[in-house]
Amino acid sequence: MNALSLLRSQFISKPLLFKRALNRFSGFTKPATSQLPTIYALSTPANQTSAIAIIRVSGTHSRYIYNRLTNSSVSPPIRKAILRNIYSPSSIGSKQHHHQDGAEILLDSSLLLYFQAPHSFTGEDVLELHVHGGKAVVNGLLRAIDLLHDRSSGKDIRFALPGDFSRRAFQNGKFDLTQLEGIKDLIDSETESQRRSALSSFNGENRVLFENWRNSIIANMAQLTAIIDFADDNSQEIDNTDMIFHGVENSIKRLRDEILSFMQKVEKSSILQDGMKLVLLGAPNVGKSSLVNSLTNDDISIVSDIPGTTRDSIDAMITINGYKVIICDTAGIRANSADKIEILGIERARKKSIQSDLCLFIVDATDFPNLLPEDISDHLSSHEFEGKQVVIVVNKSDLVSKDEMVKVVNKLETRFGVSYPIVCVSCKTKEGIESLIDILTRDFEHLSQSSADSSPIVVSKRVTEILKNDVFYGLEEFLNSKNFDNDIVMATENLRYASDGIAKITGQAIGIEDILDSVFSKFCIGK
Ligand SMILES: Nc1nc2c(ncn2[C@@H]2O[C@H](COP(=O)(O)OP(=O)(O)OP(=O)(O)O)[C@@H](O)[C@H]2O)c(=O)[nH]1
Repeated sequence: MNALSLLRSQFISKPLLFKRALNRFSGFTKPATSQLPTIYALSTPANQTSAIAIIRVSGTHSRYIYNRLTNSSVSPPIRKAILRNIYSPSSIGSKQHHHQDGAEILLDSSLLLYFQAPHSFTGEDVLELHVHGGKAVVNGLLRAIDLLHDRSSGKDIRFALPGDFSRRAFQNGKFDLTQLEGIKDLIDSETESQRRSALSSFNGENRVLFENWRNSIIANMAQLTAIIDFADDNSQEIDNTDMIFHGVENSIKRLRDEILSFMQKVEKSSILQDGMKLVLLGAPNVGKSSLVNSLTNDDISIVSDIPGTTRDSIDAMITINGYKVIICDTAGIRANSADKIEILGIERARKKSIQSDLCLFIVDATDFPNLLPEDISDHLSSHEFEGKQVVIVVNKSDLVSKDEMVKVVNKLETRFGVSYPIVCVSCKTKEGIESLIDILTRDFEHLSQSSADSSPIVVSKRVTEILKNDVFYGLEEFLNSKNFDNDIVMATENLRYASDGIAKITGQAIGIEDILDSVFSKFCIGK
């Protein structure tokens, strides 16, 4: 086998294998998982009473389960909701499920949905039972399905493990790993921005991008391997070897830059998952805690008119216009406090403000002309604070006239120039709070590089690590081996490393059972 065909067999065949799995259903025979047990689980939250609970069944025996539970022998209609009485299976030995006269027990009257392979989430036959959400109903149904397990007659039916349904979908080529991780993120998302970013993974945008990267690496490897081939074969000479080297080098450089900017965007977007760190700074009694309450409509902070009520930092997770925000209400900064606990709190406030993504600097309009205590001015102009995103909030607008407010704003503009936006609010009347939320939203978009037109990119920690340690590393190593024309085989190895990394990300790589275990164990049961 020459080097090119070896390369083909090692690299080009893997995506094809995967594509084949994806296309398997065009001339559909059986799902790849048809020999595995049929699985079932409650897909809605367990141990809770609800109007409806959904039990999902997936696998070869789904139809059998349908027939036994509905006490019928006809096939279920496909993708059509039907109402059926559900019985505890009659011929199974457990007496407790039958009346003494042997008649089966009616468990519920439920809406049923049947999906035939391959047109289901898992790629297998799937039965969904939309039952009444009482604990006894759900437990009765689960037990009834469990009773149908009978290995001696080949009816292998078991309760699903965490992520089992998604794993089947992966094994049947319905989704790649990045899409399934996207689904998990979608389920876990708490805010609108997290939901949007999860959707982009789920829709397969990342999958297409990763596949393109991998194809590009493989195409470059093929070019280098062609040179190895010709070098082996003395009868043939390649005149344009240099040109090929150059072409490959430029192409890998472009790819490396693209991956780098992708990784940078991922890092920026990760703030959506973690939450923006928003710190409130200001002298005692200016209304910091009141502002937290205005933004959250919640009494998280203690509001009182004794200066210094907030003696330490309080962190709270809130949502502002669809963004997750960790808001930190700090002790008012003042230089000459004698209270030891308060001094500690003040020091922590300084530190927190330096580590924050965004600071709200709150002043009390009624404090004019002494709006800026010296120590706060010093803090804002300190070296540590350089480049920090700040919004100045002038509070208590309800207590001053319009003319007085103009004076306040002028004074602040004279001190800070146009570097920080200034917004006037009243936590009492809520005037100006909407404008403040608009300003914050723009800052959040900027911080996460997300906006209505450009979705943030969120990938799992697993993907981030492989991108950095395998893909980017492999490409860098390739480019660093300056004289790779002296040892093309070694240089090509680095590209193979990068390409294998992408295969691990999407799940195309061979021998990645441990990766699959780790990915799917993070899913919930019933997913
Ligand atoms: N009239 C008016 N009063 C306000 C407004 N915002 C806050 N206050 C009042 O100002 C006082 C101090 O408010 P806080 O929110 O506790 O101030 P703080 O900055 O958190 O105070 P410290 O905990 O001392 O740092 C309270 O009596 C509030 O009711 C406002 O917009 N208008």
